Amino acid sequence: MSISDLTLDLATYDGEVKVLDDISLDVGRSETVGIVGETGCGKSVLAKSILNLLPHGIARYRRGAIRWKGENLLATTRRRLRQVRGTEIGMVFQDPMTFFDPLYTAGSHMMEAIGHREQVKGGSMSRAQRKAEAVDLLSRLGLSDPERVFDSYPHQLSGGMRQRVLIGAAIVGKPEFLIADEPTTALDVTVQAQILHLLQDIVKDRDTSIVLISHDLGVIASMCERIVVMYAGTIVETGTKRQLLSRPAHPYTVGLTSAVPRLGYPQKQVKGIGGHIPNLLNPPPGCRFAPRCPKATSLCRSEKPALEALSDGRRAACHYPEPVA
Ligand SMILES: Nc1ncnc2c1ncn2[C@@H]1O[C@H](COP(=O)(O)OP(=O)(O)OP(=O)(O)O)[C@@H](O)[C@H]1O
Repeated sequence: MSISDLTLDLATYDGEVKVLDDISLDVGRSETVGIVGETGCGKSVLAKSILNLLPHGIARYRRGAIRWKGENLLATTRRRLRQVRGTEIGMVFQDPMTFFDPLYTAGSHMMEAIGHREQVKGGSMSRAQRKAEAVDLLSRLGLSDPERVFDSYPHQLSGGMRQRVLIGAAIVGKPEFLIADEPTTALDVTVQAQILHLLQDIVKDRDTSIVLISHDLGVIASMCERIVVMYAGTIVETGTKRQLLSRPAHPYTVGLTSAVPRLGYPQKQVKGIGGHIPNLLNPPPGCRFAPRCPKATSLCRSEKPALEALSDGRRAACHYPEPVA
């Protein structure tokens, strides 16, 4: 998957929100890439834009391409997109309750996903075979009574169970690429760890590529070798986990890493980042982080920094990056 120069606005009553600005990102086969950034920075919009899931009336793609198997998903037909969704690229959403239809059982959702796969890939399983596959997958996802879960309505399941079913519905089509948007945000930490292990197993077993999206740097660091840091609709830094966590170059990444509490360190050493994300109706003309940046100069306020390679190979969009060598 290769995203290049993706620039996207969303039309609102107040005007056009400039949500994504020049996003470029490559994800290799079997790679797990993490996207991190504080709330409102455009992570979910980016995830939805890949499968063209943003409301049609409001999404304005200004520039860029999303290349998948040599094809630009932004320029392809609706029919092809329907084929791709679920069977080539799957998506695990942030909140299972918005994905599930409360009138249908967990099993119906799984059966529908299998039916879609069979339709696209030309299979012909009987209902009994589909059910057996769904129940087997629920069991492999760690659900101890898969038959009962299969027959349960979403409200009859716990948050962790719903999230497992959601992952099941996303992978039953055997996608080669999975987008997981905050898959563990609503869960307590023990269930969170189980779900993350589950995702790790899927990558190992099936050679799946994953884009994992989270505002939680800890979650991203535990799962991903390569990290992309987003701020206000732009990529501000990207590199390996080691590079970004041990020596962040962009002042925003510096703030983000020092905002994570660590065991054994006094609470007062945890620093936040002052201020908040700018209003994307009228983003700052230069660097979007400049209004909050301790190092900002007039250059930063007037000229947008390009995402450029630093001496160790990582890339940062900053006129004054921290030394990394
Ligand atoms: N349907 C919509 N209409 C108008 N603006 C929207 C819409 N969806 C998102 N936005 C705006 O786009 C920006 C990015 O939102 P997005 O949901 O992608 O952020 P996020 O980084 O995923 O945040 P979170 O971690 O809270 O999910 C925000 O300013 C948000 O208000």
